[in-house]
Amino acid sequence: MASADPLKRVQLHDKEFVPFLTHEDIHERVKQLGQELHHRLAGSQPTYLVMLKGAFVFAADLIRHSRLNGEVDFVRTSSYHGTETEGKIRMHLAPSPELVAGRDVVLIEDIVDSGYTMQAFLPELEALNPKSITLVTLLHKPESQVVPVNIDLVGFVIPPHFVVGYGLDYNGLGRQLPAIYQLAQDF
Ligand SMILES: O=P(O)(O)OC[C@H]1O[C@H](OP(=O)(O)OP(=O)(O)O)[C@H](O)[C@@H]1O
Ligand code: HPA
Repeated sequence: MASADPLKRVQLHDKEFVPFLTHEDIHERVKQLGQELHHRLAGSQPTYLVMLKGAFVFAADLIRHSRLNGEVDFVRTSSYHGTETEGKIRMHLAPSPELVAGRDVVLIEDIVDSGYTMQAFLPELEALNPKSITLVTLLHKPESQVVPVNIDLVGFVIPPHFVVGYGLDYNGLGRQLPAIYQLAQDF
């Protein structure tokens, strides 16, 4: 069982996580990101492309704060087993070509960590001929990044510790937590 109390530690499977970003911190920053998107894409009807599963919570809040009259589509890739990436990306659900071609695409990620997911996915998205791509990620771990990625908007630059909550999981658990927690044993 996971506790949702932002002041308490959380146990998920075999690992313990400690509070890192409160729901209030996240809410405030997501609101700012939404406003920034609104300014950047004023007058456009973008396609919000949500990277499942991790970005679904962030995307729901970001899209509402951006107040743009766009359409929503979903992509699903996976790479992580436990707290480690294999470096190999599997595509489970591809974007709808008609929602990408000629459109301003807002690609919504929960985290850029090694960069492997975006390195693999961005060329596939570009091949569908979008008018523009704006990559927004809630979290970025520059110290963990192995390959370069052009990110347009970042919510929080964070240290290289494994995190869960607000959509992010550890082996499937923790996505429902309203706050973000870091792996306790990383300290
Ligand atoms: O920069 P990277 O090291 O590639 O890591 C980032 C990716 O890893 C996570 O997805 P994951 O593959 O775990 O799937 P999930 O979103 O379904 O949890 C996360 O949601 C990002 O998409
Ligand atoms: O720190 C992380 N937590 C959860 N999922 C992730 N996918 C990449 N990095 C992470």
